[in-house]
Amino acid sequence: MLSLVWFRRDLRVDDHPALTRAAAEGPVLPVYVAEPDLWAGADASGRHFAFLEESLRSLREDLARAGQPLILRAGEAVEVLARLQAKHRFTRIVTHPETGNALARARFARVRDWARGRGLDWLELAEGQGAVLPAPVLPPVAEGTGALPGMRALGLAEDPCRFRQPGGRAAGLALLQGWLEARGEGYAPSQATALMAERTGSRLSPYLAFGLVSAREVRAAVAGSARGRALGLQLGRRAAALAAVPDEPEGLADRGPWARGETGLPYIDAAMRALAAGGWLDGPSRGLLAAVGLHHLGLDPAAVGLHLARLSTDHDPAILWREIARAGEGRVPDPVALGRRLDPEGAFLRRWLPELQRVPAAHLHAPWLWPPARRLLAGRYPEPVVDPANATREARLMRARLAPPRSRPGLDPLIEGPQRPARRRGDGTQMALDL
Ligand SMILES: Cc1cc2nc3c(=O)[nH]c(=O)nc-3n(C[C@H](O)[C@H](O)[C@H](O)COP(=O)(O)OP(=O)(O)OC[C@H]3O[C@@H](n4cnc5c(N)ncnc54)[C@H](O)[C@@H]3O)c2cc1C
Repeated sequence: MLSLVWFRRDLRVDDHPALTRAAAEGPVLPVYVAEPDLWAGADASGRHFAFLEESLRSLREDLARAGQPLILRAGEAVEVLARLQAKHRFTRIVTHPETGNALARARFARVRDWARGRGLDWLELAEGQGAVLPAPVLPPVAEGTGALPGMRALGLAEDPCRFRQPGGRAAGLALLQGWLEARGEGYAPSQATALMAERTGSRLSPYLAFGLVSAREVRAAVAGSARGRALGLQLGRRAAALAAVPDEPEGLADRGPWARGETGLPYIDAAMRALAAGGWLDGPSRGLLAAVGLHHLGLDPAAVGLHLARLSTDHDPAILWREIARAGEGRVPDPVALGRRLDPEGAFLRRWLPELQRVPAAHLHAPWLWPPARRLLAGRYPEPVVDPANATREARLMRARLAPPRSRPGLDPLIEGPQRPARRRGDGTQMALDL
């Protein structure tokens, strides 16, 4: 039986249940479709495309080694698959379940309806339990391989990301190996500082998000170690998110001071600039960015989520929108106190905010309290867009009014931070340095 295996965010040949199942029963057309409609989505960005391009190159090589190279096509998925079906008369489509954004899920449903309407077998196979599956052997099928359209043709803007993680399965496997052998020593994702998380985190998120490695492969590789158990918990959170993809709010990505890393709140700006430059950030820093955007600056969830989505190489709608909802409903952090916890030495701030070079360590997280700041930072680093203590207090009061007392999450003394007298909220302009 000739099957078409439709690849999307499962870009590997090892431990790929759909490919293994299809290959066990006959030749396979392995197809990836670049879909302009999806790349026009508000959460798509050039860094996602660059990572994808590198990853498809590696998938193409791995499939060619297995016997049948990847078939790349561009266009609307139903039309592309219908053309291939008219030519090859395949009788079955085998694919991974869809956990992408609303556009992806809607087009997945259209393809499934079309396939069933044509009388084709439709099989969705997720990563299962049990042993990791080896790459199957694929008999060749006569079909041109095709090419990926360029970024511009898909309407994507240039998206420089100097420290982006490289795409491709080999890079993911090398990270996993390095983490197991040395890097993962001291792995503690919820307690790590920003710099520790950068070093000791698995850094596997984009490879998992694009399916270059499977969670099962990762679990199998780390089994038996204490750090493996801790990583397994994170993978459990991922599985829970993928099992219930939330609806996403509609709107536009933010372009204001929060998005530009110019709020005048040093940890928030450093975290945003780090994400922009590298496409990656640890979980607590992402959570803080989201919480400040939502609570302190009053941005809407779509604006916050879409901006983070575009900057994150590992953008995964199932995880992102769940975390945005958590940030909106959870405790309101004090950005200065939590920033200090995440970067006690100020090394992360110094790396991303060279403007603050002359600010002494004791004042780095709140430079507006440093008397010479107004003179030395004027025109170099912005004044805070809100008084953080005041905005935190107001946001907490608002949360208390909105959430019934029993279900309201308790305030974390670690992140509550010192309170200061209330000040008048600004009119949208940035606040004076001598707050
Ligand atoms: C606002 C916000 C947005 C986020 N957006 C994304 C996103 O688009 N894509 C993404 O992969 N992660 C996202 N996360 C979760 C987390 O920040 C990243 O997974 C983590 O920073 C990736 O680094 P790592 O691979 O070293 O993680 P590790 O700590 O090594 O964890 C291993 C893997 O577990 C999964 N994981 C970790 N944390 C979570 C979590 N909270 N929920 C579900 N799965 C998790 C990821 O696949 C990660 O690669 C977001 C978190 C927040 C607070």
